[in-house]
Amino acid sequence: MQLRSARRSIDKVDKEIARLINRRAELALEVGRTKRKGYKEGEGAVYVPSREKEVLKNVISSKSILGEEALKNIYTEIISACRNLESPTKIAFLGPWATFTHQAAIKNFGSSGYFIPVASPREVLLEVESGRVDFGVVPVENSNEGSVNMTLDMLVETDLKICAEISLKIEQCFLVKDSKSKILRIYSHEHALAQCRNWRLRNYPEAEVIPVSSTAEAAKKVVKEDFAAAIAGEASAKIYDLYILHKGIQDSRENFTRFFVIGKILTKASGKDKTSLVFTVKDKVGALCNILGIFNKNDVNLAKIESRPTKKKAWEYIFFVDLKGHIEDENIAKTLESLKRSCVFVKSLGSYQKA
Ligand SMILES: C=C(O[C@@H]1C=C(C(=O)O)C=C[C@H]1O)C(=O)O
Repeated sequence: MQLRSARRSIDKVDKEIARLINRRAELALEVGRTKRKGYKEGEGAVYVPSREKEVLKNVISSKSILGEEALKNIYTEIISACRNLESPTKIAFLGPWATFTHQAAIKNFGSSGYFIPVASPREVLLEVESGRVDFGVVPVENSNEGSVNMTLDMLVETDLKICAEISLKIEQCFLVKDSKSKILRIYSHEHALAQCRNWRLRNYPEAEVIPVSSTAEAAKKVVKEDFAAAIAGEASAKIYDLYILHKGIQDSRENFTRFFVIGKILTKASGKDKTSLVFTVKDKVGALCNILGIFNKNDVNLAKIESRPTKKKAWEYIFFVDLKGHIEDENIAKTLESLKRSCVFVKSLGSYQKA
């Protein structure tokens, strides 16, 4: 095929795609109007994570030479624009711009909507609780460094629900203003500093290490200071116009962070769900063992268990568990009922489709 005629064919296909996207947007608007009529109890939310996952699955099932990832990216943006047409979604995230949480938020919601950077996971959840935003995105756990304690504590304190889980591969970079300058100080979030500890000790053993509230905040510091470097993502280099001196400096190749989308809606079962619960047990011999027996008896698969101090009484702990299944599944619902009888305190943090 000649170049000219191939390009003409592309022009024709593009017009057809734009026409179909417009048709899709009209249908989304119609869905939006139905939702506003309060279709059925609990079905009025604009953002429906389970439906969006279903749409993506449907699209990916049609084979494309572009590959799954590219198709997913394109479609995430189409869904994002359609959702925004129904009603613009307000999303708070651990900022500033270009944090890994910001990237996770875009991976989940696409780039349409209002993204509002705030200074801590605590503030993200408070924004959602107050209704100033519809959803919040917070980091919850890194595959090498473990949990983000402030997120876990806030999930216990508020009555908000986990609506979706996002997993992001984390690649840390060493960002500087001037590639020739010596480095006296290294800024980053404590998790990022820990992920690159060995690399830093090998390469900059003398530099002072300064923890700050996020990787992007570290990048902002470097813009203003001389002899400083930040450990942050590539996105921070782009936004704050810094030079990437080294890339992929995390000590472990396998470096993933899980994030939660937090809101006030309950997510429907998809068949591939997880449920997060918190509970405290009575202070007596075999109490935890008894609780674990409840999971076992109901055939519930425990994906994770972790404890945190209750902060109410010394040496008293609250347990966080992730279960495989949805709160509406019979065995999970039964488990929750039994836990209520045996625990001092128990609460569901939400069911969501596995990332
Ligand atoms: C159109 C809808 O609203 C939103 C947009 C969706 C889409 O564009 O496919 C899917 C789910 C919702 O988050 C819907 O609920 O079906």
